[in-house]
Amino acid sequence: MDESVELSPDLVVALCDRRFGIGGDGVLRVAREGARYFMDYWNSDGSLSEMCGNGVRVFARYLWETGLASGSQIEVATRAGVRTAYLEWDGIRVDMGAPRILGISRDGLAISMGNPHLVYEVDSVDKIDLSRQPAYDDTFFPEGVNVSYFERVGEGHVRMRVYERGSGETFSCGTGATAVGVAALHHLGDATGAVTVDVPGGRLRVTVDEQTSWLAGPAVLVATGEADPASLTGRPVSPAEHPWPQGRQRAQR
Ligand SMILES: N[C@@H](CCC[C@H](N)C(=O)O)C(=O)O
Repeated sequence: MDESVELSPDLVVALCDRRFGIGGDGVLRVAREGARYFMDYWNSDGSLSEMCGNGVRVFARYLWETGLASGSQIEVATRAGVRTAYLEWDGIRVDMGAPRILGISRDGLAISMGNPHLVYEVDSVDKIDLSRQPAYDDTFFPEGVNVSYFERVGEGHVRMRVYERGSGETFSCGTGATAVGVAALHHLGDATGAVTVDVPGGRLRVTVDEQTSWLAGPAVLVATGEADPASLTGRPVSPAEHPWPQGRQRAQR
């Protein structure tokens, strides 16, 4: 918060590296914006995003658990505007703002949750190859897009997988889950309603009403610690470019 560490794309990539860094789908820096806290969100490839739905919830959890905030609701500033998070007995719920349905692009439903999403309904999400960025129309999405696939598993209940812009396939995307909830309702001709969204990492609850959309689910801090930016960014880029020094071998069992 005192800006003593400047985040850069390289530092974000290094922090998110699952082998040489801490590992993560993104980095959230706590900054100030007037009387509010600002969520400075970076994807794991070092790009910025306007919004992160799970990010806002875990950001709020962090502020509450570290004593930076108190009470049962908190306003978080993001690049997409202010989002309010509510502390509930079973997790954290956030007012995600009104979704904007942008139209159809390449047979998918394009939705803005502050950040761009493209949503497809499919028979089985297990059959989708998410090892690389799914094709999209870059004139429709000049800033890139998060692409989600969902299948219906019951009334008001879907399963989804997502390929996130700047991170690849992740186990959960809160803005993606909200976009999926909106699309699942929209395809049935409904503008409002509630949808349980199962992601590979767990379960989220999406509600859409006349004014806004809501995302609820668990948000858990799993570790605290310190990282050294200099050693992180000084790491070898790849073993091919930086072979083990002469005489230093991997330990043999
Ligand atoms: N990859 C997204 C930003 C992160 C979204 C996030 N995982 C979420 O929970 O919403 C983007 O570039 O828009």
